[in-house]
Amino acid sequence: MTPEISPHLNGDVILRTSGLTKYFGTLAAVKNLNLELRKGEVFGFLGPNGAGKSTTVGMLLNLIAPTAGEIEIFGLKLEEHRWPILRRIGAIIEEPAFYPYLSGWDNLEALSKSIGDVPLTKIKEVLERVNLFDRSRDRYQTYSMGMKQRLGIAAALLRDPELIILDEPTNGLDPAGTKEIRDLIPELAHENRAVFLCSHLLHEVELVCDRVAIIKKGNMIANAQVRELLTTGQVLQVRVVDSDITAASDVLKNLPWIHSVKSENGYLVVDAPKESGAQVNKALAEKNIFASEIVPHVASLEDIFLELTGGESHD
Ligand SMILES: Nc1ncnc2c1ncn2[C@@H]1O[C@H](COP(=O)(O)OP(=O)(O)OP(=O)(O)O)[C@@H](O)[C@H]1O
Repeated sequence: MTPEISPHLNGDVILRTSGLTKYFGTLAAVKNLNLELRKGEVFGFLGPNGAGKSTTVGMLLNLIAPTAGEIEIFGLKLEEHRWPILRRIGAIIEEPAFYPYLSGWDNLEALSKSIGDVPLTKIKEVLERVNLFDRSRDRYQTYSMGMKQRLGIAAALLRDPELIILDEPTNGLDPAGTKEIRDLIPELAHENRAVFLCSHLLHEVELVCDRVAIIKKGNMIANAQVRELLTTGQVLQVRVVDSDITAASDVLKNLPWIHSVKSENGYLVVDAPKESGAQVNKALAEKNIFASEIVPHVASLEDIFLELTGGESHD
């Protein structure tokens, strides 16, 4: 029997956690986590070592029992509808287990039989989807790390999941393999799914994700659109000709509403409200200094991450 969709399901929300908490003894691995993931979205989940990422994924997959809080997936409570929910999720949380002596195709066929109800046409479709069809008759043991990972994704796609959970999907891949997976992830999300991506690669999250949550010691310290996160803060970057840099810096430092000015890569990076570009321009022009560019400073996710986590390693 297909359980009814919860009346609380808000539009396209695929996954929601409320007050999700896990204690191991007295250690709070995850504290009061409120997440929301929508259809079509790639959601990045970032945090330094021991932040609570794996514990969270374990709870989402019903492998770890929460101490408190709730998980709702597809509008259903996980603790009440475990199997109907889990069969609609494709997860790769460790290296997938395949038979080394069987080909990629035969591995998927064996898996399809154990799932039941998967037509052979679906095997071809998912192998093509991950660009592995041409090598699908070769033995698994001859595959590169990237091909093994792609076969894992193909396996996860057999059931046509509406939510895909990937833990460090580009680990151990060469640059070409990494690029293939990175290109594939947003495509999977745009096919009416949501992707929950755990990664310690900030650049990867920046490239691939729409939204990101950052956790540290079990606490969520940021949860925002990647774009929004990268342009938060009150920083403008101002370009003037090299011979004017010192004079411009002096002018700006004397303005009471500017907190700091530093020179970086040929720009003056000015800690001032983003909307104050016109005033900055006017103050400089009054001293006969003409800026060729005044734009909001876009930080890298790495900068933001280090600022928020106090410089802790994210490996
Ligand atoms: N089964 C367990 N028993 C006791 N403590 C645990 C257990 N699993 C995890 N922890 C602790 O909970 C905290 C969160 O661990 P978790 O593995 O979720 O972090 P993580 O963000 O996935 O880290 P990493 O990036 O290193 O994998 C850590 O302090 C860890 O030591």
